Amino acid sequence: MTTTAPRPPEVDDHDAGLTPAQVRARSLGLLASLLRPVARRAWLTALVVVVAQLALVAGPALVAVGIDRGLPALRGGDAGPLLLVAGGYALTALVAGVFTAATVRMAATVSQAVLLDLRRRVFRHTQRLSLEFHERYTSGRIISRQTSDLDALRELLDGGVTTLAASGLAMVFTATGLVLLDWRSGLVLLVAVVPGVVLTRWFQVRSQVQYRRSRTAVARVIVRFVETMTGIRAVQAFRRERQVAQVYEAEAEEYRAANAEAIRVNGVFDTGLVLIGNVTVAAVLLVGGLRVLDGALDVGVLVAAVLYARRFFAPLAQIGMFYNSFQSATAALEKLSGLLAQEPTVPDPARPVRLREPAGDVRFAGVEFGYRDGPSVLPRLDLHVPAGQTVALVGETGAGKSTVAKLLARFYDPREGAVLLDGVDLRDVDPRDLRTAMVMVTQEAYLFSGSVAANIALGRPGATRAEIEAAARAVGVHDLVASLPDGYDTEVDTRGVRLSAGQRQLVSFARAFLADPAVLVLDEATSSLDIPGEQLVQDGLRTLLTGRTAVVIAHRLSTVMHADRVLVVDGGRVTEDGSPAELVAAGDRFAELHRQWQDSLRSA
Ligand SMILES: Nc1ncnc2c1ncn2[C@@H]1O[C@H](COP(=O)(O)OP(=O)(O)OP(=O)(O)O)[C@@H](O)[C@H]1O
Repeated sequence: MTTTAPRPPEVDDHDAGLTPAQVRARSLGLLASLLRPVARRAWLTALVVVVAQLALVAGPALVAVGIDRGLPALRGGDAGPLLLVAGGYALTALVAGVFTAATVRMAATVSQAVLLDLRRRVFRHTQRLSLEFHERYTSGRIISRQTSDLDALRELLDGGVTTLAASGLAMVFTATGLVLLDWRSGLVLLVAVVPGVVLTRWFQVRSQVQYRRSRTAVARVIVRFVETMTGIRAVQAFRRERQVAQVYEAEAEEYRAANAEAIRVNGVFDTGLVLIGNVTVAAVLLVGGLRVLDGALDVGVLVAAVLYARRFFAPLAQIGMFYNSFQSATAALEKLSGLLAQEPTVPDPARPVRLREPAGDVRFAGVEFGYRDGPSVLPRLDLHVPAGQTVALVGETGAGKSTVAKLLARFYDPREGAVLLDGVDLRDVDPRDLRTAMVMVTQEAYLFSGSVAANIALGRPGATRAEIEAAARAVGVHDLVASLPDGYDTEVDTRGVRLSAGQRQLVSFARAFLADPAVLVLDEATSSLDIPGEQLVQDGLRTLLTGRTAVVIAHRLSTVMHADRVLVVDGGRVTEDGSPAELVAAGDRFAELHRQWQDSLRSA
């Protein structure tokens, strides 16, 4: 649990070395690939937006015709033209209404399809990425990708894009309408555009600053929350609640302040726009009114000009409102495209070799390995484990035992040399065969929400209830499961039964037993006490290891003593290699460890 501030989330480390243009190109590429399947519907939506805006812009022009042509005709006793214009106005209003409603519906359909596609892609891709990525990318960041980033895109796609397009079109059409109707009034509008542009530019710059500040603040709040709650045991164990709460509150306060400032900037922008809009209306009215007096302008045209001028600035406020959505969606797209551009560091083989019936012969041939660009953790490892042998890895903390296990399970690939299964480089083994041939059981014995049976069946999807029970019996967990409220159907998530660490370990043994791999890699739980209550786990473990190649990171003396062979690892090298009895007799590091172990057991 750290209390230092996390890095600003704007810069994702996978963007390092890329120019902004490259990042943008990557985002646009993602957007294009998302829109491709819905391209027809998207174009249709665009067309509908254009028609709706054209219908809207026709209104004031029809008013002008009504006043200037319809009214005089009516005075002359002919109601026809006015009725025609009124009918036309009603029709355009109807078309505008129907098409605007259609826009909302169509945009929602397109955006939901795009989001579903993206959500799926992000999940599948993140899941496919190698362990190396997951050990580096914090859970808070992963959560942000699936929640706030997708939300930011949803907000924009669900209405923002069409509103932006509609607003832009409305301004262009309104200005065009005004110029066509009366270019002098158009000129007045053009003058008013200048302060409008200046104000909009000011708003863009200011709101961008505030927006970034607010995004950084909210990301900190989320990361802090996730980090604290993930590490809640440490927080409570060390009584850090008050301190962590203070840090959190300071970050939440910064988020509030950033939002308050953003709202203030928005307020200034909106007020400014209303002011400019009203002054423009007054100017158009004044200039036009004088010309009406001179007889140079028809009253109807003046009314239409005033209506156009009034309408012109309203869309700017909308654009301003969605500018932030647009920004956050752009940032979200950059981060999502960055995530999707990550390649698994453990790629699938180009020409996979099938290993349908693996024997379980394992070899490390001149393996050199370190994490990422870091120092060498395994300088050069040569090791042969014949099929069926149980090997216990022992050594001090940080010696490299887990690293050997992770290379064997192909969570990582060596920098040099190769790890071979039945003589085939793991990099070439068909992933389907590798996953059935090799199973890694980790210390944490993770159980997914669902029934006990489903958790065991993870080892072999499609296993029958009888097979699941047989596996549970084999590792000695059947009686325990049978005694649970709903037996094998007992839910093991937070709403259901909480299993103890040892019980979870047994369930994970049953899972591995059912999978029946040729090679088992096992990180034994760190408890080193061989107390009687652990006997069950010990027996289960022994059954699990029988009849297959097994590499165990051993923490219990009994496990080590039952192994066929013990490897003492020190600084990434194997310093002792032999049967437990041989190593005890040799009187080196293992013999020392063995003596300490026995002492601790005696005093326990
Ligand atoms: N994901 C990682 N990224 C970078 N370095 C790592 C990573 N995991 C382990 N290391 C480093 O590799 C070295 C060997 O670690 P490893 O986890 O293999 O040791 P170990 O023998 O299994 O220790 P323990 O018994 O404490 O689990 C250590 O120096 C550790 O700091």
